[in-house]
Amino acid sequence: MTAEFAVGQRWLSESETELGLGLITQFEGRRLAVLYPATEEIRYYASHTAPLVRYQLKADERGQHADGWYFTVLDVVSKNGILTYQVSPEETPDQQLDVPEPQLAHQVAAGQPLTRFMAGKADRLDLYRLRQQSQQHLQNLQQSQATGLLSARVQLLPHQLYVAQAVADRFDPRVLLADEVGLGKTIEAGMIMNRRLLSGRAQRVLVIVPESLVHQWLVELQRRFAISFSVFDEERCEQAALDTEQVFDTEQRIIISDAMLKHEKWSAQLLTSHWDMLIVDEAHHLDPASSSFTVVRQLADQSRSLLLLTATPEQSGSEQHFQRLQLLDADRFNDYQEFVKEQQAYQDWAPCAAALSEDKPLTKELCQQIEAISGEPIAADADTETRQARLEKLLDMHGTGRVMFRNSREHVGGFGQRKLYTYELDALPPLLEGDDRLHWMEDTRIDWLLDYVKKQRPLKTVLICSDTAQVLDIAEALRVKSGIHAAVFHEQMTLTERDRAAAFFASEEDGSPILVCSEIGSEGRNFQFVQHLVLFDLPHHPDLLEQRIGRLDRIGQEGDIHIHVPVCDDSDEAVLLPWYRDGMQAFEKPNAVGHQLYVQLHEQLQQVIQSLGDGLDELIKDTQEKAHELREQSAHGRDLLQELNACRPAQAQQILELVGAAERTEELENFVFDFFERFGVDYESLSEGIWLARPSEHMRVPALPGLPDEGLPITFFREVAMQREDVAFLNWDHPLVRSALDLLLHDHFGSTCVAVIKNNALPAGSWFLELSFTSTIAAPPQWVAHEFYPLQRFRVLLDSKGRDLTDKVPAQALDNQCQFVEKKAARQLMKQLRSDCQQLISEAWNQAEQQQQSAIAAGQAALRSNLSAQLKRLQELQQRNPQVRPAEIEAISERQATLEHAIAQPQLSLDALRLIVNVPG
Ligand SMILES: Nc1ncnc2c1ncn2[C@@H]1O[C@H](COP(=O)(O)OP(=O)(O)OP(=O)(O)O)[C@@H](O)[C@H]1O
Repeated sequence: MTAEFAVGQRWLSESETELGLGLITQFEGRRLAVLYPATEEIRYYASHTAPLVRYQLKADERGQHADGWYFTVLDVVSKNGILTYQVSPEETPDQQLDVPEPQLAHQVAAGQPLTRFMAGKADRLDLYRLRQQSQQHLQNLQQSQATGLLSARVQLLPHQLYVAQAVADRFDPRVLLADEVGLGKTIEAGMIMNRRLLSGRAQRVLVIVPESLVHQWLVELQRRFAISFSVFDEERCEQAALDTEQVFDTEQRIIISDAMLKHEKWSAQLLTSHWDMLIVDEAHHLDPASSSFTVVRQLADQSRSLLLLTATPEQSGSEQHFQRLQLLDADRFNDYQEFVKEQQAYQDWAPCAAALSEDKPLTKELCQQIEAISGEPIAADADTETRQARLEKLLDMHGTGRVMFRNSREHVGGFGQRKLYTYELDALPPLLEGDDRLHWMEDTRIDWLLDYVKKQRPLKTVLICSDTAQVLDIAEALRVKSGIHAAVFHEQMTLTERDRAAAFFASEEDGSPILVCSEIGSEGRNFQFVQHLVLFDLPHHPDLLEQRIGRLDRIGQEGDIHIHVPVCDDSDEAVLLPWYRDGMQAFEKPNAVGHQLYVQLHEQLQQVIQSLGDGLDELIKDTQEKAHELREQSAHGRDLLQELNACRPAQAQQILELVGAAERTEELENFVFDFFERFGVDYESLSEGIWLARPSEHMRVPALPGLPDEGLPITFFREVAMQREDVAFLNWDHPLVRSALDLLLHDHFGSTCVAVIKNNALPAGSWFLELSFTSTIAAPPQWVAHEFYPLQRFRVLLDSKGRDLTDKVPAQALDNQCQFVEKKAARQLMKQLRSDCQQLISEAWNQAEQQQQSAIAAGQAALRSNLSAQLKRLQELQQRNPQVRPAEIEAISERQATLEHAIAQPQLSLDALRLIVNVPG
């Protein structure tokens, strides 16, 4: 510290850099008054011990005037101890002005490495290293294709990863996820959303689901993806409305039940809010004639992306299916008759697609047909690559290929068998006059059920019947007649009641052996831990039967499914059972043609039911013939194209491998534990692969987002996370890991450091300055600039003479030699070399700027080649498949223009610096 104080000089407080730049206002003998105008604080110091460091800009350095404008220093003149800077303003570089130091801006960024260095603040070597690593990690994450896909607490399944990856990076995805029941549409939607949230493509998300699934979605998103949503029911909306007019703007991610769409007040509010993404589950419930449909259509028009989820898109007919497709793209799907014709036409392509996807020689006729469709010739013995290329082209052209994804169990594989058990019972007694249903005491199925439950115990059973009244009857009968307390589940229960019932049923120790559910109450629910299903009655639509079996036959089901059906003489079931079993094998396996069979045969079915079985044989025969015909058609037609489209195996395998490799579990574990140690988070092993992380009293920051005060059990291993849902699955996308990275990147931790090396080949006391610069660009988040210009890091290594050693001494080699220095010694060294270092730092900026030029050029080149290729592909595709919307193509051009401009103007900052002094041993 120099003792040459003078009023008007600028000094920095070594101990309180956050006060900003100080101005000496009084200096009398041994007492000194310093005003810090930025914080309006005054400090008094004894002049011989004042913890102050002189603030002085050097030629070529950038400074700021108190009026806000920036300048470059040309020269510095000192008169009576006060400095005057000769400067050229950045706005008018030809001008030259004098800026006396009292006129300098009062605020200097306290966290800036240069300010910290001048104030003698050094971090430990390990913290410095951690900062460097975290930048490397962030750079990887910004460019990783696995971001958002690897973080779900799920098994990595190719068909889901394929869909998620194919959809998530589209400019504004609008798709129908229509996998068969239980194949993981929720997971696919969650992955797509997670990737878009993490990349900045989306911020505001609205999920609309049937009332019965609200809580399940909430829990599933939190548990599987660590994403918090808020449920907005009427009560919550009323509450919020007390404080604001824009109720739905009070949260970013919201789940509502579809019942909310019926309320004029709330649906009007929904429409005044902006949404980046809209997800509608069980979309087959959307009846185009309803007011809810109109609200969804308006929301869909406003939202950039839209995901509709349904396992049975055609459950209510192909016209309604078409109307839901209109929500995705009203321009493209504007004529139903045309749509039907197109669907027919695609059937003709299916044999070509089938032949190309197999490895058999092509017939002459097929070659001609493929050439006619794709516009490119193909030889009978074409190699795999050519076949693959033609197949891609063909699938790209397929009508709903870009908007609809439908995976089937058969295609995905790995499911157990479905086994049917039927029980013939006496006829039910006739209804008494005035009654609309039978009292349970007279229902012959009840006695059968009591007997069944007794024999079946302790195995668990899910029973599904058509309506709530029946659910209540069955539960009462079980209680009264055999003291069994059944868990019940129907649409009139509140969410909490339903969750409680599900938990009561699932409990191994004191849970109920049976869960009695209504049709709708159980939709979308997961009971794959159960293998026995009782169908107390049978629905009249094959898609509903499929939905029922799908409660158990889902991903995660490890056994065979046993389906029990009691059938009373002369009942509807006496016709429905053979119709489903013998007519269409609907119990054995998923029934893709159920809806078409229903459309063609339901009148005949009703007649047979009404005439107590008359004409049943004929009905079965007709059903078999039609089922065969339809299956033949769809196996070789639309379904084949849809399946090939929904998951192209080679690409899916590549994505699986890519995501697997991006997990980098060991690296993550090292990073997280290093971080915990540096930031005062305690951790202890609880069991194999599980730790408890807990904030300690020595936390470096008051709190860490994602780490509760009471601690958090964590694991880095997917298998452990899958088995232990109470343990947080830490991965690169987890909020705790992301907040650790953020902290290291946006705060000053580890930004200045002093280290020694012991190198006998170099003179004692020789020193080096290693500087890390970062370069970032500012662009609206939806354009995802970091794909082409991720966080850039430039290293500059100078020796004390200003010689550039950056390329001669690689970072790792130097770091390996660096050793820790005591705090006091570090301060001493910084003080001693401060002025020389400051000179070097301004020289280093030039080097960093040169490196930045190369990064800009590389970023621009990547941007052009990538986006031009995308543009070309979409333009070509648009010629063949009208489902490519003009907006998608325009968006690419707009993205390119915005990002070219942004990449040309990056912001370079000095992020960290390390002084390295040689002290030979
Ligand atoms: N990759 C996976 N790893 C582990 N479990 C999974 C995976 N994918 C799905 N599951 C589980 O399988 C079940 C079915 O998944 P999900 O509910 O997403 O299917 P769905 O297609 O939406 O079903 P539905 O048609 O009934 O709505 C759920 O319990 C889900 O958690």
